[in-house]
Amino acid sequence: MVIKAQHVTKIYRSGQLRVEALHDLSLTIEQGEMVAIMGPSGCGKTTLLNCLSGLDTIDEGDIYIRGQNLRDLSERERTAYRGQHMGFIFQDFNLLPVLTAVENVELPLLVSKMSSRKARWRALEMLEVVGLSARARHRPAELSGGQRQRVTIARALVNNPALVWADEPTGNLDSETAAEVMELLLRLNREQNQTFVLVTHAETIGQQAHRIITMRDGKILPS
Ligand SMILES: Nc1ncnc2c1ncn2[C@@H]1O[C@H](COP(=O)(O)OP(=O)(O)OP(=O)(O)O)[C@@H](O)[C@H]1O
Repeated sequence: MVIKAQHVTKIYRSGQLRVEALHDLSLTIEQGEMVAIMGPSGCGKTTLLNCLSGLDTIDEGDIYIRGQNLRDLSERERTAYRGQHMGFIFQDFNLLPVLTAVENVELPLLVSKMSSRKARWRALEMLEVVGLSARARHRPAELSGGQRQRVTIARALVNNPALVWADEPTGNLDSETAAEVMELLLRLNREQNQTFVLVTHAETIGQQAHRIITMRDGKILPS
């Protein structure tokens, strides 16, 4: 298995306030799976994704990613691990407005010290995979919402990560564009055997995943 969480508890504290966002939660996700995390607002979906990916730390329990206990990594090591093995897709796109599509996509490769020629070649290849070659030199403001999300997907996958995390990847899109983006994610998952974990409110999106994990009040409901 690629992801294993055991008895995970996550508590947010600010002053006197204390919110237990994840409560004694355990799960496993296999290599190549596409899993949708669903549940009502505030049940802990984003918190779970942030903890599983090592973006945030946990209070109790253990999370193993490909056998590595995240607890044993320093924050710096976790950041490096994410850069090498993980891709992130968020709903607000997070694209840099001053850069063109291809420049946005190649950025993670330049950060990981790939030569600029190789990075450009790989970024263009990835834009082709998501069907956006014709828009490579457009800036985000010159693209539609669906096209921007495709650039985000290309950027998340450009370094061929084993694991892809997506928080509401279709959240800002109309239903037709959302279906297209989901189709693209399913194709990439199938063709490259990458593991996808996505948080979504949309039933039609979640039902296309291999498995739905339903959360309530920081716990997973039995399936
Ligand atoms: N930084 C924080 N500080 C304190 N409480 C937080 C923080 N982030 C989230 N919470 C609380 O933790 C709980 C889980 O939040 P989370 O964002 O994981 O829910 P969610 O299921 O993703 O919700 P939504 O579907 O609305 O995005 C909520 O009760 C929320 O108010």
